[in-house]
Amino acid sequence: MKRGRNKNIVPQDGQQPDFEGYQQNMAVLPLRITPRNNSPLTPPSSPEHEARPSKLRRHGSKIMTVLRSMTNNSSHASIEEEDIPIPQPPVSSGLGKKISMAMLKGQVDPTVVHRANLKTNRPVVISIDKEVVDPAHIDNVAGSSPNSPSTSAGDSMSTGRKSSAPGPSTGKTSLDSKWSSKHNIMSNSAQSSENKKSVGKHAIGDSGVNENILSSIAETECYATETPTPTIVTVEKAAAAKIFLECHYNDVTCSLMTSRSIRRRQLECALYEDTNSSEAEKNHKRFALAQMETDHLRETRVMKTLGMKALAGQDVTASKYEVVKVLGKGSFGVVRLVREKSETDSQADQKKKGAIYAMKVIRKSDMLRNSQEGHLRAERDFLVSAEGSRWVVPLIASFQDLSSLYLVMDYMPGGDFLGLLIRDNILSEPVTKWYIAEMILCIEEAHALRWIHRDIKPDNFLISASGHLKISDFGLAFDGHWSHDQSYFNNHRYYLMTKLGINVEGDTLDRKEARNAATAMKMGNAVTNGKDRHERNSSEISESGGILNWRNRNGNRTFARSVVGTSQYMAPEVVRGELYDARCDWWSVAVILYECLYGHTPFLAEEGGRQQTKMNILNHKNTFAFPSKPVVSKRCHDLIRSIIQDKDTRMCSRRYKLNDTSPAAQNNRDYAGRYVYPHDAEDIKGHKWFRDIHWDRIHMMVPPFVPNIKSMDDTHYFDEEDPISDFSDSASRPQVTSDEISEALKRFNREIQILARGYIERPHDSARLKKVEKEIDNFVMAEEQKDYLKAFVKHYGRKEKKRPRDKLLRDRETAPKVLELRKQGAFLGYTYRRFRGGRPSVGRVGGISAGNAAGKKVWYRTRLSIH
Ligand SMILES: Nc1ncnc2c1ncn2[C@@H]1O[C@H](COP(=O)(O)OP(=O)(O)OP(=O)(O)O)[C@@H](O)[C@H]1O
Repeated sequence: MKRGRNKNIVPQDGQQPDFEGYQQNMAVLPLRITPRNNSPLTPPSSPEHEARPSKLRRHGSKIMTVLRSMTNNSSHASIEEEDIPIPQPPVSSGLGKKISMAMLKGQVDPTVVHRANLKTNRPVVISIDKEVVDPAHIDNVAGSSPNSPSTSAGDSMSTGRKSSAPGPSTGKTSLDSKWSSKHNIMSNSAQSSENKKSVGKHAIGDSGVNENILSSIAETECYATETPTPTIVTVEKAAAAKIFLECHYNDVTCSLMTSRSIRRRQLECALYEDTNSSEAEKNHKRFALAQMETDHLRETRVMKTLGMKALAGQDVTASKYEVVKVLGKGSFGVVRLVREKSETDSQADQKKKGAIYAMKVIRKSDMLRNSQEGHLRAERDFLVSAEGSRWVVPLIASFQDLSSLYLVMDYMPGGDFLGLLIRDNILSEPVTKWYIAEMILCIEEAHALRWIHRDIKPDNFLISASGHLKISDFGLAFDGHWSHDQSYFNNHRYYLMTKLGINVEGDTLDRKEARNAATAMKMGNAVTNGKDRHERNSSEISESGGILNWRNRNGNRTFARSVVGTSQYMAPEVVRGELYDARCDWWSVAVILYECLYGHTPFLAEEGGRQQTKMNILNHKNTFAFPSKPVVSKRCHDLIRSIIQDKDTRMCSRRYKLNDTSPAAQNNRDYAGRYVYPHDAEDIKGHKWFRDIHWDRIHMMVPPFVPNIKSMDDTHYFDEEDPISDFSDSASRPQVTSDEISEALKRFNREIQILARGYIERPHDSARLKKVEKEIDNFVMAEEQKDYLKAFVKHYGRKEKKRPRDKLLRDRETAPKVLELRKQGAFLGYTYRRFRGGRPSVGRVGGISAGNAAGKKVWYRTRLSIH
């Protein structure tokens, strides 16, 4: 069978509960978005928090600004309309002040935010009048990261002043300690109104003088007097705010180290072992890293600010990239080759000018209709957490505008591995071994980060300029975290709807089904599945010590069960829809290994389509066989056979088997170890077939195929027979005229012309298209004419839009507004910028040699989810 690009990804099920009938099933729990005391916004009282009071307080005030930005923009009912009291910033015991003072003494030029006299009454964020809320601050807040700009009191990395970062910048978000002299404070007070506005956020100095600058405004001015009726707008905005806050706080309180801390620690390790440099040189290196960190924070802050502008409809960040070519297309949108445009004429930027990247553009509307928020967040989060990895396609930046999400990645000019297979048809055993070894390292890397890829296939391994493989496309990747589970997002919305008594009927089919008691019950159960994991249970929450602790315990008990992936490469347990784990990725590797050697996959059905392929997989004990040609070594056969097994007997980590049988493991509440183990390829890597593979050096060796690249933007490995159209082209494609259609059909007789026009009149889905193609096959005409007619239907016909998975997006009245609001609010915190300083693990920190010890540490073992 001819090998081709297979796009038959089975849509996710199982994890996409529909929410019909939800209202009837939900328990009515009190809505308290921002209670004054004991608020979810108040930092949880874990010991970790107590140790970092000033940082958490800062987040608290930022979050209030986000909430205000969401409510102030609304022309409808909103969070404020709920008459929800806005919390005071948490009162500190004074520990924050002590820490700040200690930091001040120990450092030359720290960035420390002081709170004077914390126990006394002082102006709070809520006393700032609406007018003075600066959009720039809102942006900074909305996109604020745990590594937030130099306001990190405990981090001396932020002491690098006088940033050399070129390009646009937001206003200073921190005030130098040297400004805290009386003189400066006085002159400060006379500065621009923008600075005055930020004073509410940054009470500086330890004398309390600055607080006098703030005149309190009575709280009553902030509240509406009437109680407006809550609408779906209220629900959407409040849910977006809650989701943002929970994800943000989860990152803030996440015990894993931030990548910034890891970079610093790594430098310190390198410097410790560096016996050649003097103390002054070492300090210089420290200072240089601090400087780069400052630049990085500034750059990130600018991106976040622009991101908020983009959500307001301005095409800001995406327009900085010039499209060179469309590289690939998927169900999500397109991948484009782009060139970064120069922003300024400064020398530093001139150097960067023309950098080439691959930009994945994901259309929000399609993804939202298809309830893919969880997957999209997961993909971005995985790429962020894999920062610094050798085997994962590096993410440069992620951002969004109103219509799309963007992932800017390093360009892999060698194309994808499928392209190589199409060109060569079959590979020799040694060449196959090389690539399979690299694939194993790629997957091992993902598993080490506790993710299952779930869509391992040749298309998802890209070939870098040096010829090494990197794994890509984490659109279906799974880590079981609650923030990547679609039912988490839906639960927030439907919970609020129930609370507010808002009922949405959906489309005609929904209304019909609602009259059918059995269906309503079924849908109710589907909702309960997600509800169990995500709905707040007040008593359990208080026992767990806060919503995030509770979510991390309760919500993480999500298992991989969805039937996702590309059918030919799916493991039997995935096809069956059973609970599965990371062993499914190893099955797919064995399928690719077979495919490289024999030129086709082992279970692909010539007839019967995807269903038959799946049947062959389920029945693999009878259907699996090796062709007699080409001749392949016994060792290789043995390896493939050892992996093409049911998961219990599959060759991979023994630890999974232990997990399946051990009662202790069954009751294990730590989700992370249950479905993916790091280093789970140890058995496979140890197989005799791989005995001549140097696993720890393979990345330094020359691969069998090194792409022949003539320039940075050489795309000849992506050349397709038919140029791939950019989806934005088709979106803006003008209506086809009747004359054009007549011209296209003029070679046929009148009867066929009428039939062909009929075929393109109604939008088609894949089933209808197949039916039409069958009809055409029965026409009495030359094969070539039949092919032409089929191509005509595909080209001029319209694709039918899928029925949205969420009832709110099916209901004619709510759908437009809900879609608009989700485009604005569903992906808050998507922005990310990779640290430009380079990769410390290769012994250099931003161009500064960090000694020879740096390579020893793995510095990307951190989980940074959307923030
Ligand atoms: N960083 C990159 N460099 C070069 N090409 C890329 C890069 N990322 C993606 N591509 C190209 O774009 C194609 C589609 O990208 P991607 O795999 O991310 O989409 P997809 O989600 O797999 O689509 P689908 O799942 O529907 O196949 C890839 O097969 C590859 O050819």
